[in-house]
Amino acid sequence: MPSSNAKALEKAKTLPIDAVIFDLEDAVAPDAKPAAREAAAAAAASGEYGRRTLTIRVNGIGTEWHDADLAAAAQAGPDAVVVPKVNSAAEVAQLVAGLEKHGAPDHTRLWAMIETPVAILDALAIARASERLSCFVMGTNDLVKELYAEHVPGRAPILPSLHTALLAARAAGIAILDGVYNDVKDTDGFLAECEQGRQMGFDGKTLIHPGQVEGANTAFAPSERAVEDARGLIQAFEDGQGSGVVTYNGRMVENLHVESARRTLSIHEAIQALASQ
Ligand SMILES: CC(C)(COP(=O)(O)OP(=O)(O)OC[C@H]1O[C@@H](n2cnc3c(N)ncnc32)[C@H](O)[C@@H]1OP(=O)(O)O)[C@@H](O)C(=O)NCCC(=O)NCCSC(=O)C[C@H](O)C(=O)O
Ligand SMILES: [Mg+2]
Repeated sequence: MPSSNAKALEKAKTLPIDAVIFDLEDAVAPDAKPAAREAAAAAAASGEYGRRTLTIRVNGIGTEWHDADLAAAAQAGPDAVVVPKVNSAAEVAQLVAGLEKHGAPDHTRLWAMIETPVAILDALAIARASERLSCFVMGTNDLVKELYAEHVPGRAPILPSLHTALLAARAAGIAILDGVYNDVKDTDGFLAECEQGRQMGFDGKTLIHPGQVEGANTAFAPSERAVEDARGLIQAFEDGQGSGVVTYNGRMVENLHVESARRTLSIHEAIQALASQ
């Protein structure tokens, strides 16, 4: 959300979201940036957002606001600092050095936005560049712009880029969040894109409006059917008593399927635990 929007900063305290990105970049007009920087730092340090992961998106390397943003974000000590248009492993090293120079606490991670052709082509090196880097965030608007592509249902023009970033994130063992859906009134299009993102393997989706929260939560949470299926599959494997392969509902089940089922259950249990707080 734009850190210049006081109503949005307030609203986020009430929304069932996992994380907040206090934006200083594209959603904030140039003359509003200094006040937005102060508001983001104050919000991140306020202790008023409960269990939500708090992050600040600074302006990119090379912009006139970047140094002041990075210093303020490091000092506020959010869960992560999100940096747009990260283009290389060397930039990750520069960002980590900057966070440390400005006294960022150890818990403050770096999230890199992957949104340029060079970042896609160097995604694995970027993902592996630092222990502080814990998440990729896809910037699908910038990617479409840089590729001279178009936003179309199904996202065929950017699927190779999304898959490349996913491969890099998984190879490096970091999280990866899908990009935003711009049309806040197009519920069907948004839900289809959430479904696609989950099927591809994204850990979640970045959102731009409160109206998108419920749909994303539903799409990325394991369905009742998926939970039941995971439990049944694990049970069938255990009943096989050491046999390497069994069948469940006519499907072959090996240990790797059990691992996937356990992952589904652990996500479900984490969501249940949050809901009961
Ligand atoms: C898209 C919007 C400009 C729409 O704004 P608006 O028409 O004012 O929305 P509503 O009137 O429907 O708002 C209803 C209430 O919800 C609050 N609200 C709106 N947006 C947010 C939000 N993002 N977070 C929290 N709360 C929000 C309003 O204040 C209203 O509250 P109330 O009156 O109390 O009921 C607007 O939604 C918006 O600015 N969205 C965020 C835009 C943004 O952050 N952009 C940057 C990130 S996306 C990006 O950068 C892309 C990436 O880099 C890439 O390359 O792809
Ligand atoms: Mg962008």
